[in-house]
Amino acid sequence: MSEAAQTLEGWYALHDFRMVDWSAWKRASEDDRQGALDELHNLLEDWTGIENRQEGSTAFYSVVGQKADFMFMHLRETLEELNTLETTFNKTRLAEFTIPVYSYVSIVELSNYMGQPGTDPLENPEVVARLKPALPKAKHICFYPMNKRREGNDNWYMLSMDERKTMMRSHGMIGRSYAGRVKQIITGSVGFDDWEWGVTLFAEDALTFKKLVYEMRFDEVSARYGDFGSFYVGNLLDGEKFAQQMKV
Ligand code: VOV
Repeated sequence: MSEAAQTLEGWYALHDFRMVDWSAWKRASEDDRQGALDELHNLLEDWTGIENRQEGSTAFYSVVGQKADFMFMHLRETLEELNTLETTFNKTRLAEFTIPVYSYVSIVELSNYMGQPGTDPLENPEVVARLKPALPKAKHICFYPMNKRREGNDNWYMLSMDERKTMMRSHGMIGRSYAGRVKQIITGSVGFDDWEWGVTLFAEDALTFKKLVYEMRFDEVSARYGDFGSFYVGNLLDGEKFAQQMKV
């Protein structure tokens, strides 16, 4: 049996994708629409409070294309908190005008492929900060789920620790060449959702997503062992931008 990588886990993650029921929204009265937006404003303020107290973090983005209209990415200490969060949103008036189209449940994860042997990663404040990150307010987000392949000769889980480490080092080097341009949050979802990882990228220039993901396709760990789900890409929202987007 190959040696399993050791993983460190941080906050639980819920990616929640919603579509707007535009006909219902347009049929609603101006008062109802304003009430729904005000209620969302209050929720956004609550979530900012949680972020300021470092008890979690929330990202709010539009989604371009027909897969969804907007998304939240929530990070919280427990799965219970995520559950409460999603039901709180579902009880709002705005939720009555939305259709849930996709969700993803995972947990912020770091693996020990790059770790220094003999050191306790949890003593390293940088590691701790990466496990419980304040999500960036970058202009753009890109989310997709992925697996490591388990097929015939291309079975990631049958490789030795050394082989995997070598490949992950190469992966890390490519990633690092994008330092300052892309922030990646890798969330593990084995046992939680339909894929093994969620990949969430943040960048000021959306084109950087294409460049990075394309370059990684040529790197062995992605070229040979990466299987990918649907991609979601979008733009930063806040209460005002959302109100603008919802104006009819
Ligand atoms: C900014 C880009 C960037 C950087 C710097 C980066 C670095 C690193 C390091 C150093 C490590 C290993 C240690 C750890 O930190 O866990 C990882 C780990 C991982 N990555 Fe990564 N990755 C990036 C970016 C990045 C992208 C774009 C993708 C998607 C792949 C693609 O082809 O579309 C990805 C995937 C992953 C995954 C699924 C894992 C876990 C694999 C496992 O088997 O456990 N990743 N990643």
